[in-house]
Amino acid sequence: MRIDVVTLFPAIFDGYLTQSLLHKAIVRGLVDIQRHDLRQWAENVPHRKVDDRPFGGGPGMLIQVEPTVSCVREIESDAADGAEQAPIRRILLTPQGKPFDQRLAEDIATSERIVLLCGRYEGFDQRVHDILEPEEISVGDFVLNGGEVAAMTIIDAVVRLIPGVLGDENSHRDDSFSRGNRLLEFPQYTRPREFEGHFVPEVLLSGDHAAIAAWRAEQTLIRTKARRSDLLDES
Ligand SMILES: CC(C)N1CCN(Cc2ccc(Cn3ccc4ccc(-c5n[nH]c(N)c5C#N)cc43)cc2)CC1
Repeated sequence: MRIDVVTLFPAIFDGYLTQSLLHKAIVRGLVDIQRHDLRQWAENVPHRKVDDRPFGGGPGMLIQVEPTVSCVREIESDAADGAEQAPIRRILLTPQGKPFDQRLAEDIATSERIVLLCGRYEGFDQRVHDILEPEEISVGDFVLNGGEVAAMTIIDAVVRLIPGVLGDENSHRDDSFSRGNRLLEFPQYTRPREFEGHFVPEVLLSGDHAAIAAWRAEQTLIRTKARRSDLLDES
């Protein structure tokens, strides 16, 4: 999978792309993530200005259509060098987008190429939406300052679903929210067996796999009912 990220702040991704699971996936060639600084497509080089005030008045600034469309077209053309180009999934992060969830992550994970458009300020000129016709996604009903953290959220949720990225091929299948699994996970424990008077449930030390499975199923229902009873309505 190749992911191209269009952003005004590529450095925001520095730590994220060099750590842990994602870094290993990149090193192993399971995913290729390229960042593109939108300011490199600014017309006025010295100032590299890519934003301007909204026509009609109103607060804040908008990212201009010209550098954005030029940037995306250049990104997408570099794959067209004669080779059969996989369809490119353009995603624009916005508070107005459709809600991102595990089902959408699983769908996006089937894509060969993804372009993530990270806005800032008040967002993009409407013609970016009209011309590029990106899929508009929101990572939640709260307000961020830009699309970068949202993009990292999508990258994180999608890349872990790529075959080979997680150690155990099927480990994500038991995750909460994974396909078909609409319940929260049971409590988990590891060593030590006791800490500050808090003990590991005896059943987990029993070696009785049937009893352990029954306890975990019960705990899943208890936890889901307490925290996300809405998921039980869907199940
Ligand atoms: C009238 C006037 C006072 N209102 C002013 C606030 N406007 C809403 C507004 C608010 C903040 C931002 C900042 N921002 C810029 C690009 C960008 C991309 C994603 C997100 C984002 N936020 N929350 C999510 N789940 C997101 C996702 N995915 C936020 C972004 C952009 C836009 C609505 C208009």
